Amino acid sequence: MTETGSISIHTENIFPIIKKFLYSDHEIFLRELVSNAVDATQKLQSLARQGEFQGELGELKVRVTVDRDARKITVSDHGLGMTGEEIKKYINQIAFSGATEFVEKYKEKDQQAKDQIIGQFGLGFYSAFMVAREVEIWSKSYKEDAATAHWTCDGSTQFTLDEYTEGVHVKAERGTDVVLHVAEDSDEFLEEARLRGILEKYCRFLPVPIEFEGQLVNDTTPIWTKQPADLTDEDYQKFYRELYPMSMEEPLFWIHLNVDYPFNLTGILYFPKVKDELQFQRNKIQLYSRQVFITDEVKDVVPEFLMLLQGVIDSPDIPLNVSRSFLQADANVRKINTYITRKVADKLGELFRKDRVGYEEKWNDIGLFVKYGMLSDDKFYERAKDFALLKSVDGKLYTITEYQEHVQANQKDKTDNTVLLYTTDPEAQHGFVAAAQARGYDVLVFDQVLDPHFIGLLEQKLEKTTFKRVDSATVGQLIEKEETTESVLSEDDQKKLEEVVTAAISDPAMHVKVAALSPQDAPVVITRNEFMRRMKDMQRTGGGGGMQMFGSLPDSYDVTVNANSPLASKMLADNGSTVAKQAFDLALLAQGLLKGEALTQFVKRSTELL
Ligand SMILES: Nc1ncnc2c1ncn2[C@@H]1O[C@H](COP(=O)(O)OP(=O)(O)OP(=O)(O)O)[C@@H](O)[C@H]1O
Repeated sequence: MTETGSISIHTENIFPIIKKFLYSDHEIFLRELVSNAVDATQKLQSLARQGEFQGELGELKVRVTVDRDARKITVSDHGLGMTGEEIKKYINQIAFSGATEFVEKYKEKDQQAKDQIIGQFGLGFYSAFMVAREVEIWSKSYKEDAATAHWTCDGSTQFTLDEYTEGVHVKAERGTDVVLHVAEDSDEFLEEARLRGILEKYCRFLPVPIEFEGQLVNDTTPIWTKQPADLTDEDYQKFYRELYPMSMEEPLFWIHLNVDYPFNLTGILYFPKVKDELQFQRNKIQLYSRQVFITDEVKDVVPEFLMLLQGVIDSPDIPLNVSRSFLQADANVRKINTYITRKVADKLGELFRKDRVGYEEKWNDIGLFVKYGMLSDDKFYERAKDFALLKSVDGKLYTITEYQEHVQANQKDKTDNTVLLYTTDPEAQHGFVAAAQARGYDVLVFDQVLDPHFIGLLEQKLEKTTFKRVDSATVGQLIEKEETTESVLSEDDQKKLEEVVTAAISDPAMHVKVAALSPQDAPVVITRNEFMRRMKDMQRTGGGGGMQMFGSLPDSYDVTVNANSPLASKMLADNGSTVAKQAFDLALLAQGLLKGEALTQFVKRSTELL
């Protein structure tokens, strides 16, 4: 006896709409069907645990097979099965009413609203129609004396349902076979390699064995589902290699996430060795929901600064059909985000406290995460400020507080501000670094892309503290003190000296002034004002629009002529050119600014002088 009927939905042609718009990725049909088969298997297992099912469980495998010639894909499980009544209820009503509701809502809305709607609907079973022209279900419930139910549908609103208690159509075993008759436009899904690829992507860690063409494709107990106490370092490293077989490096360390209240989340996050930005792009964090792979676009779930991490996150509280706008609005997702940030901070803090030496060795690789985190998340800043490290040119690492104490005695200016000196390039700025060190100052190295922003952040957060690049002023003026050095030159001579040097240089970008430095200091020093340099740098790297005015200014430099240098009187006596030019070129050389013809002239002049 065949029952035919109309699926109670009021929309014509939902099929084409869903096929076109629901998922841009048609391949997920297989994920949906295999997940349903896994669910059916697990439901039976729990019925057995509760004593409601007392029969033989048998081998609980999900089998996927493809028959290219017959254009069929079959997903079979040995789970709890469905009676005819249940098919009507769960497939006709639930699966299809979900689809109808989806289409109704979908029709009226603009694209943004559409994205949101897609996120809310798990159309599971219905997604089979994205690749099949017809779908059959053969099912036999675990319930005693259940008939074999056979349902067919071609994606229209018509279905047929038969039940067999005898004859060739009786299913030998409990469970469900879903048979897809693959549509003409979906030939790719008849390729064995294509299907295997899809299974490996989405089903690799499903909790029930999945067999494809006779071969097992999954690991049913990936390590994130286990207790950290039961795992060794080797287990974590092995899993890392399993996730990223192409990665050359071992991870630096990892965090095992495990929480069940107020949301459910497990996972393992690895801190990779930082090689280059491209590497991060490849080895992304993978998002799972009950061991089903969902996506590796984890934006919004993971704080942006932690996108550089690798590993897996598994949470049933993250909706399966991830859509961006939906994720952003989801309260669980926000909580997860906060939780991950906290766990990462805890882990770093623990590494720092328990093994300072090991932590310092890793700093080069983790510094980027930490600084990025401090910049982008205030709560993370509060936690990380105790284990963020500053590197001195001599290679020593200090926490912020340690460093402030370290330079306390020498580096306070006359207004009681602590001035922290830094170099962005210890090689190129060597002369300035050496001069600062000779004064008893310490110099930090800030040579990473993020560092200019990090400096800005620290200046905001730390009281009475400013940063100055070593070449932003002459060493005597880097940290302004009460004491002043007397000039040995008279005021008239100082004025004359300024004129002589200005004339010798004849470059409007160079602002010459005479100052009384120590006799041991260089005769001429070229510096770039800290504020102007920062503004121009920001403008160059595309910073705020307001910086435009600074960007359009020509580069300008301060040229300080040392009135107390023995060469000052020579410049005066010489009345100009040679000595002044030579001293100026030496200063340019120290700043790495002497190039081209000026350099040739300098070499020639130097040879003559010798
Ligand atoms: N292989 C199967 N064995 C037993 N029941 C099944 C099977 N496949 C589907 N079902 C039943 O049909 C229902 C509808 O399936 P569908 O995939 O559309 O939605 P869902 O699984 O409830 O939700 P999701 O959108 O998360 O997949 C299921 O809840 C389940 O009761």
